[in-house]
Amino acid sequence: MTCIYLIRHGQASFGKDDYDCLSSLGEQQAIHLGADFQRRGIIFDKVFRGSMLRHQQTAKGCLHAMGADESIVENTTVDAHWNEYDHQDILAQLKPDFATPAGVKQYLMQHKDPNLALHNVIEEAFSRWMSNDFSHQYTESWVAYQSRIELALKKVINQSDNAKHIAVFSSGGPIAILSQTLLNIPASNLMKVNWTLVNAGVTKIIHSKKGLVLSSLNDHSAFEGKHRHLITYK
Ligand SMILES: O=C(O)[C@@H](CO)OP(=O)(O)O
Repeated sequence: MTCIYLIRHGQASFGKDDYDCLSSLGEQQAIHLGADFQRRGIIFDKVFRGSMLRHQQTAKGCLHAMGADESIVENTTVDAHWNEYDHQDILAQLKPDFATPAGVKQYLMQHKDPNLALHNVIEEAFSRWMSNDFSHQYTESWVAYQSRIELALKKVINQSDNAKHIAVFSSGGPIAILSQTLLNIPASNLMKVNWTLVNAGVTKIIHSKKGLVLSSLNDHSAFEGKHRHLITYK
């Protein structure tokens, strides 16, 4: 039996020109999660991560804080199959002005409630992407993205080498899509899963002879109580 811990990256740089870099709160989340793993006696015998900077930074902070074995850290498998979709492209296909974070910001500022406006824009942009009606317009279609994430998990399983505890540092989309598939939730509800995922939250999949089971989703107990200030979604 293998436990695969899917770990969402710490808070990145939402609203900045380059989203793909942890904020200082994101760095704290990664360290706090690692310390919590250590407190609970969790030891990873294999590590995978996406190739995005936010995945790398989260893995580094977390593994260091949990005192992970150097050889495990050095042998981390970097696999771009675990990367997030290109949210900027998905937004830009809805409205060309959304091709840059500044364009999105300008649009949101025209609304009384920018958070609600952002929620609505994301819902609309993602349902367009997931409808597959315009798949040729995107740098990666919804169908291609789904297959990539399924393949990412298959590769982890194939390369597990009898590991008991595997960490995978990735993003909200891959975690949501695998949870949605394993729970048989209709794809149309993917965003409902995605919206709830906290930064540095942990989702656990168990792989055994019986197949794959989702054991826990979006565990963020490390951030509850007096650490509540570390909970973020974006
Ligand atoms: O890029 C995004 O829009 C988010 C949403 O899930 O992904 P990430 O988890 O990488 O922040």
